[in-house]
Amino acid sequence: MVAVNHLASDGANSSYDETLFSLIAQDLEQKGYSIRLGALPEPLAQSLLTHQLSIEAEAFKSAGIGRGEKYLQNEFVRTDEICWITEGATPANQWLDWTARLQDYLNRRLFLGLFSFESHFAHYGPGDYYKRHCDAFKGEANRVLSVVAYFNSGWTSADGGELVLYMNEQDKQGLKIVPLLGSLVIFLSEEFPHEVLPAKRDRRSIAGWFRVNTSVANKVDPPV
Ligand SMILES: O=C(O)CCC(=O)C(=O)O
Ligand SMILES: [Fe+2]
Repeated sequence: MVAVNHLASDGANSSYDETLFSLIAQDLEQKGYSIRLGALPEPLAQSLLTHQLSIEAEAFKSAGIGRGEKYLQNEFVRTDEICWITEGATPANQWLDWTARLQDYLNRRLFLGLFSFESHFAHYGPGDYYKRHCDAFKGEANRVLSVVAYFNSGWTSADGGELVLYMNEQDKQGLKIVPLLGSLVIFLSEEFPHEVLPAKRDRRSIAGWFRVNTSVANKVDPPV
C-alpha cells in the first residue's frame, strides 16, 4: 500500500516535471531564456523558504564576486547575503534532486553537456541590489545555464527587487520579472546581462548555475 502511494505520487510529480521541463527546453531553444511563473512545485518552494529562513541567522554571509581565492567583496556590485547549498537537509536534497532531473532532461533534449550544478540561497534586505552583470564571460565560461527561483509571497512591482533580464549587451530596457513565490527564470549564462533592482522589503531566492566540465589532463574541475 505504502509502495503504491509512493509510486503514485512520484508518478504525478514526474509527469508535472516532464511537462515543465519540456516547456523550459522549448523556451531555451527558441529564445535562450525561460520565464515560468509559479512553476516550482509549491511544496518544494514552501519547504525551501522555511529552510532558508531557519538558517539565515547563522549561515548567511555577505555575497562576493567569484569563489575561493578569487572571492572579492564589492558593495558597488552587490549587497545581498548568500549561503551555498550542499546536500544534507531534506529541502536542500529535494532541490538538488529536482535540478539534477532538470539537468538530465536538458542534456537529453538539447545536448547541452551540463556536468555539474552549484547554487546558493540569497537574501536581499530592504535597499539591497545586484548591479548589471553577466554570470559568465564569453569564451572562458564554464557556467552555461543560470537558474533563479523565488520565494516571496504577495510580491508586486511596488516592492521593487525585480530581476531585469537584458536581451544583449546593447539592451537598456530589458524584461522585468517580479520575484514572486514559485517563479523560475532560466537563461544562457553568457548571453543575458541582468540585474536585481533595489528591493523594498526582504527578498528571498536561490540562484544556481549548471556548468560544463572543463577538466583538463591532470587538473580536475571541482563540481563547486
Ligand atoms: O536574484 C535574482 O533575480 C538574480 C541573482 C543573480 O543575478 C545572481 O545571483 O547572479
Ligand atoms: Fe546573475
